Amino acid sequence: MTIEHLSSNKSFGGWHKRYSHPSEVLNCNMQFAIYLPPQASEGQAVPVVYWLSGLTCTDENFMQKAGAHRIAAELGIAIVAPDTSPRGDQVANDDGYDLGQGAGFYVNATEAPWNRHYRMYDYVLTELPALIENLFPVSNKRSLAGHSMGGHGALVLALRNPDRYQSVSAFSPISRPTDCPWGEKAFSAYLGDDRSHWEAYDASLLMSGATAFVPALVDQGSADDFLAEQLKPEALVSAAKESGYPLHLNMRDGYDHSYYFIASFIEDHLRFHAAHLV
Ligand SMILES: N[C@@H](CCC(=O)N[C@@H](CS)C(=O)NCC(=O)O)C(=O)O
Repeated sequence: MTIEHLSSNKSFGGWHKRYSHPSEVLNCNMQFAIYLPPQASEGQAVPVVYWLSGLTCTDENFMQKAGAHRIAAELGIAIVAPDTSPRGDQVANDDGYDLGQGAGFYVNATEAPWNRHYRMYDYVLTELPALIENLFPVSNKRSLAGHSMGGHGALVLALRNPDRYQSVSAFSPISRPTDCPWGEKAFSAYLGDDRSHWEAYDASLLMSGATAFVPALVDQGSADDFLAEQLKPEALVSAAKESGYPLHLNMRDGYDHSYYFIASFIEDHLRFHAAHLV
C-alpha cells in the first residue's frame, strides 16, 4: 500500500493533512483529508468522525469552510473527509453536477459503466477506516456525519451497520432518495430501473424498519432551497415514529443549504458525537 502525503497545516494545535492513495475498492487513486487533534500527537488513540460531503465537493470543502478544527481539537476527535466519488480520466462521468464524479451517492453501483469504479459505500464502510486505523493514532471508535448527499450516506451507513458506529449526524440530508429528483436520477443510473434495489440506500425506509439504533442527530435549515423537492426530512420523522428510533431533528429558522449553516451548528454535532465516542 503506497500512500502519498500531499500537505500538512498546523491548525488549533493539531494537524490538517491531505493524502492520496490507490483504492482497491474504487479501482482508482483517491484523496482524503484528516484532521488530527493535539491529543493524537500526545500518544492517545483518538476516535474518528467520518464526514461525508455533498454534491460537487471534494475532501477540501468541509475542512476549509466548516470551522470544525477548533472544537475537534478541544474534544480530542479526529475528522476524516473522503472525496465524494471515484476520480480520474478513466472513471465514468456525466455532464450534470448531480451524477458521476463528485456525485457518488455512497452506493455500490451495479450498472455499467458505473460499476467499474463507483463503490463509495464499501470504500467508506471498510477500505478507508482500515487504512486510517492502520496509519494514524486513532481508536476503532467511529461516528458518521455528512451534508445533503453525504447526510444520506451517513444515515444509510449507520442504519445498515449499527455495530460499526457510535453515532450519526446529518445536515440537510437527502432523506428519501427513492422519491426525489436527485435520488431517482442517481439510483436509476447506478442501481438500474428495478426500484426494489434502491431500498437498501433509502434512510427513511431503513429507519422505519430499524431494530438496532445508532443515536441520530439531524439539522435542517428552513430556508434551504432544496428542502421540499429534494430533502424531505418529514419522511425521516415519520420513519422514526414508526420504529421508535432515537432521532433528534432540529428545524433551524432562516438557514439555507450552504456551509454557513454547517459552520453555525457543527459544534453541536461534534459535541453530540463526543458524548457517544467515549
Ligand atoms: N447548485 C449547486 C448544487 C450543489 C450544492 O449545493 N452542493 C452542496 C452540497 S449538496 C455543497 O456543499 N457545495 C459546495 C460548497 O458549498 O462548498 C451547484 O450546482 O454547485
